[in-house]
Amino acid sequence: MSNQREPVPHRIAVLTCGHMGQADNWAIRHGGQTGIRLMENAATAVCDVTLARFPGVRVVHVLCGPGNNGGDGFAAARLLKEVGCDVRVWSLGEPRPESDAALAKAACSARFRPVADFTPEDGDVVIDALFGAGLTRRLPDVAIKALEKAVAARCRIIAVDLPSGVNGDSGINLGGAVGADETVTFFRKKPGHLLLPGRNLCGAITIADIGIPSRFFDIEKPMLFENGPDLWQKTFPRAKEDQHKYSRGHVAVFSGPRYATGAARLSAMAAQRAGAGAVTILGDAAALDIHAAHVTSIMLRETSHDDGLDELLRLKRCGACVLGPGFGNEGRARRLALGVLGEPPVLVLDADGITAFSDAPSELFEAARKPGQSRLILTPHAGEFARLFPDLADNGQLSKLGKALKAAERSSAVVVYKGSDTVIASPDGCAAINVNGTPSLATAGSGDVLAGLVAGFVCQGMPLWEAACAAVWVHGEAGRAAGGHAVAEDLVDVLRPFTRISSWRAA
Ligand SMILES: NC(=O)C1=CN([C@@H]2O[C@H](COP(=O)(O)OP(=O)(O)OC[C@H]3O[C@@H](n4cnc5c(N)ncnc54)[C@H](O)[C@@H]3O)[C@@H](O)[C@H]2O)[C@@H](O)CC1
Ligand SMILES: [K+]
Repeated sequence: MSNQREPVPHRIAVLTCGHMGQADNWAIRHGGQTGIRLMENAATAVCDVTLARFPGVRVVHVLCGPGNNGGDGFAAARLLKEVGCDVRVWSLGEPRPESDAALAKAACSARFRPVADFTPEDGDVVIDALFGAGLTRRLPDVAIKALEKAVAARCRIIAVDLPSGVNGDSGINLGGAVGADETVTFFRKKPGHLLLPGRNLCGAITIADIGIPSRFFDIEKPMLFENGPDLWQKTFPRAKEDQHKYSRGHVAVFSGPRYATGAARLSAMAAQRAGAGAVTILGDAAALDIHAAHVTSIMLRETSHDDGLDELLRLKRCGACVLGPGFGNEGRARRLALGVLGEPPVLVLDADGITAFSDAPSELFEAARKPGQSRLILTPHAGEFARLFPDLADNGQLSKLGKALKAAERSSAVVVYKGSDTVIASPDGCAAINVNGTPSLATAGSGDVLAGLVAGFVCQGMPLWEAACAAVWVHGEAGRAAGGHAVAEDLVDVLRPFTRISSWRAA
């Protein structure tokens, strides 16, 4: 995490598999741990979850791979045997001699049978300890067949660290992963627990303390987080006694033309609900006539004589503006965006505003590249992301997280890479993965609401990345509250409780 940021509780940190390896090594070198002790602790957690989830379980199958994930499995098998379970261990390959996994295997008195012979019975409990953080390619066929047998027999599956086959850094199914009922992971979540499809394959996730001291984070500052109020509540806007409407913050939204005004209105209403004290829609006379028939407390300002930059700059204390929802005219969007980036208001560029730079994204990135804090927030969905960052979108080696981080670095913008697993990345290398999104957010106008929320939080003084993270989370909560078949107007209607700290603390 960068030094300028408010400290974040490290319990919501997410570790890449590489960082997790560093944490293991650090705990062994400096934290008074041994590898085998960490493994025993991991196995104890797996055993505890198994017994808690399936009290009275008799037959437990443990599928053990050749690495340390398998080592956790051997150690868990021993512990489950000690408490009287009928444990059947099916192994794939031999652990490296003298490794922790080899020690764990040696200490386990169960009979080891080849995983190819695995024969579960209906409803048995299976511990999947085939592969964890070390998997980088498709599962071996024999492992895939074993997991398929477990599914066919309707076994209850507990995955150790990750469902085997899921890449811990990207959440991608490398081939052969099946859904677990429970996943027990260690120390902190990995990106693969949060990114799709990994998240959906994990089932319920338990994070077990395996004895890695949390002072590890004094040395390795966390840069990656699961999104939620803990990440940004210190900078979340709070009502103050002496506020007036402009000191609370003023948002401007650029309107589309006469027959495309709704998107700007959704953004404007969301900015109000985020707590902006004043919101102005800027548009031509024909568009404003339509807005005037719909809005009451939102102000309207005509932009007849130029692109609208002059009118924007004349607005009192405008801290953020939204450009793109329903906007249309690409040439004007480009001119306006480049103009705004030379001025104080933060620019939230969405939808048509992003598409306007498809042919020359570097023009936008150059304009955004300034010393100090970023002044640009981009909110692309996958299609728009591919228009601005085609090479990143096509790069099969990069996870969604990796793509968002590289995009943020390149564009000097906070990038909100939307989807069911929205990633919010900052140019300084911090990123958050959001998990409270729901299918009900996949509706026309939902993105306009999100852009308005982002601007609404920014105009009240939240730092840009934190504002974007807060907006994505609030948007997700609203989606849940609005329920199935919600339309974007419903999202605006249910926003209010989630934009006040007192309400979401109680929730
Ligand atoms: N001291 C530690 O490092 C700890 C590790 N832990 C466990 O260790 C796991 C990571 O262990 P490893 O790094 O050994 O990784 P894995 O156990 O996931 O597997 C890696 C092994 O499998 C091989 N392999 C990878 N992909 C393969 C494929 N497709 N086909 C055949 N072989 C393949 C690798 O060459 C390596 O030998 C974690 O997921 C966690 O379960 C825990 O015990 C906590 C402590
Ligand atoms: K596993």
